[in-house]
Amino acid sequence: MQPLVLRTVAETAAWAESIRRSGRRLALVPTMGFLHEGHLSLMREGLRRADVVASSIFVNPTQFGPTEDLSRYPRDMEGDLSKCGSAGVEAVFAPLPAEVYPPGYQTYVDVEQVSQGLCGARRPGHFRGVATVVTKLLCIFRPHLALFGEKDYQQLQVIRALERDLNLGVEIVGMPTVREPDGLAMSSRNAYLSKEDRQRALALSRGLSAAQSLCRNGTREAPALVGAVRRELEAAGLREDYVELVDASSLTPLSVVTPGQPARLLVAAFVGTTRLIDNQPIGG
Ligand SMILES: Nc1ncnc2c1ncn2[C@@H]1O[C@H](COP(=O)(O)OP(=O)(O)OP(=O)(O)O)[C@@H](O)[C@H]1O
Ligand SMILES: CC(C)(CO)[C@@H](O)C(=O)[O-]
Ligand code: BAL
Repeated sequence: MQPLVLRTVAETAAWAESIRRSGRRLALVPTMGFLHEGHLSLMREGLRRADVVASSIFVNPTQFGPTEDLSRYPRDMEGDLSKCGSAGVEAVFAPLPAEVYPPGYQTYVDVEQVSQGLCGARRPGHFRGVATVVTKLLCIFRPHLALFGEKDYQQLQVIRALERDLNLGVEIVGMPTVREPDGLAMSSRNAYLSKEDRQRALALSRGLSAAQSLCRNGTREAPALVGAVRRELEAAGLREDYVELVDASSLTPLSVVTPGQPARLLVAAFVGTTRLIDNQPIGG
């Protein structure tokens, strides 16, 4: 069944309120649309954990830098609505930017430490935009839980921090990265890739797997693990944005993987002009 399409904040808040008042648990899956199996896995898990799942489809302008791909971000509202329907999503909030940021809008959410490195350092203002829109979505829907993918690992930590710091009372659920059969992390931006670049993009997941194997065989120092990822990027001719070994929750850099301290290896790289990210837990 096609989901109910909500265009305004007022009707969305009223719809969500009616779900909560009926005693049903509400799950929210925020997205920017052009949906793939990664998004659908969040929706299906939402339905396992709650009675009703809602989603949002909104290409949020405040999280894009001035030279980034806001205007050409892939869109397919028709296709997305039918995928949402098949995944059991009951309602989709699909507002225009002016509904979310009306004239006079002036309030932003800045999550400090965990936004600083990695994508936060390479995309100034990005996490301020993400934190702001996610806070707004959580305030509009007031869901019992909200689901996000580990593919955007730093984003997930930013959202966990804002939920905790602002006492929003929403359970934040992180879900594993869904991959193509050859290992490429699913991402709406994969649609930008030519056939050759699609092959070259495999260097990200291949590099992370190489580092994981090294770690399993006893190599625990950051330079060696990071180096394993870099070698794959270089061999495929990709331009590194960053490769870093970090503590899995604070995201502070680590020089070594230590048993008992969960660590994560994160990579961002340009495949031609397309910037892709990926990450994996390491050691532990
Ligand atoms: N491969 C994936 N597996 C699991 N979750 C995912 C995956 N890709 C995206 N998500 C999650 O879906 C939610 C919406 O993400 P978004 O709409 O930005 O999709 P995306 O594919 O990450 O897009 P982009 O290519 O712009 O990064 C986020 O919580 C994101 O982490
Ligand atoms: C969480 C999010 C929907 C906020 O715009 C976006 O950053 C995304 O799709 O990952
Ligand atoms: N999935 C993260 C959204 C972004 O790159 O803007």
